[in-house]
Amino acid sequence: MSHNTSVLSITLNPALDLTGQLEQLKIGKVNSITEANLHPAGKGVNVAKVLAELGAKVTVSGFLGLENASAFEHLFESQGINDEFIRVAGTTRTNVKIVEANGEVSDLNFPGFSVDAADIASFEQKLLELCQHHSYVVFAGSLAKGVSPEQLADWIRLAKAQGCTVLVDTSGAALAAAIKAQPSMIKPNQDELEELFQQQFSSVEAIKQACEDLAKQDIQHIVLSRGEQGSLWLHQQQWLQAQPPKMKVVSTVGAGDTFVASFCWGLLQQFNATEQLNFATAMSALAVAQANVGLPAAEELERVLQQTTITQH
Ligand SMILES: Nc1ncnc2c1ncn2[C@@H]1O[C@H](COP(=O)(O)OP(=O)(O)O)[C@@H](O)[C@H]1O
Ligand SMILES: O=P(O)(O)OC[C@H]1O[C@](O)(COP(=O)(O)O)[C@@H](O)[C@@H]1O
Repeated sequence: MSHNTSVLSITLNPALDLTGQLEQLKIGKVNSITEANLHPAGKGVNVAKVLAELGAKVTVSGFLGLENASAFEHLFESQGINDEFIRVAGTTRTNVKIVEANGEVSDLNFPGFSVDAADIASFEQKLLELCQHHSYVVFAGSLAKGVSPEQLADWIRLAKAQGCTVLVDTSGAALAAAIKAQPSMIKPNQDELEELFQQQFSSVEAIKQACEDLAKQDIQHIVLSRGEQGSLWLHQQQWLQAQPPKMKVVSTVGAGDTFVASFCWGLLQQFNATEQLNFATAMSALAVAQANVGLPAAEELERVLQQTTITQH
């Protein structure tokens, strides 16, 4: 089969997100949750869901625990997502998200299952096959225990060697290794950038300088996401800045994933740079106004697209 514009979204360490809402979290006390929700997630799964709802042809892969795969399988079936996850022994982790009435989120992200050499070999074989049928590959989220950062870098190189455009959203040692493999796009937030450079950035100028240093390593798109302050995007030595409107925050979980999915959609649709950043910003801003990731109503999207400002920086 020849290359097409379908997307392969890889989650090496997916999660069920257990989201609980309460008025205010009291650390070290008994906290009563008023509303709870459990749903299949993890960065690449969220990216896949948003892309599928936008209308992209999406395949998911990575590792999935055999013992609790059904919620994921149900999601993929209902969204028309092609499920190519490698099943591994054990359960997929559950991550806990505590959302307070003011929109503040506390994330408890757990380590997840371990994968062995046979799981890794099966995934690598699968990746090689899938890259031959997909133009875009997204690697998103943390690594399962047993997968080294260098392994991730090798898989990025493998996907690139098959002619795929590779987008990466990860952090820590995995991000540092991924950069060496020169993906097309990375999307650190400020904390992740500071961890990468092992230094604090006290000004936007310092952040931009760090991103410009990264761009010299031949990474086409560097997006620095900044929560409610939007983002800065470095592409072809030009900086664009996005500022979303003020949103009523329900939960910020999944905003980054929605940004990555929408940015990828912009590449697929060959939007111009301003359109692309506007779209990714409006979609991710709307993601914070809802509990889960997913497509907003068309009129809401139109309104936020118009309220988002894109400027040269
Ligand atoms: N409070 C918010 N209001 C409006 N948009 C937001 C808000 N939080 C996040 N976003 C949007 O989502 C994008 C990703 O959010 P961010 O928090 O930077 O990502 P991550 O969760 O990966 O750290 C931002 O660049 C912005 O477009
Ligand atoms: O793989 P990691 O880095 O542990 O992150 C997993 C968590 O990230 C999420 O995908 C949310 O990510 P964002 O808020 O950055 O979009 C959750 O669904 C999941 O629990």
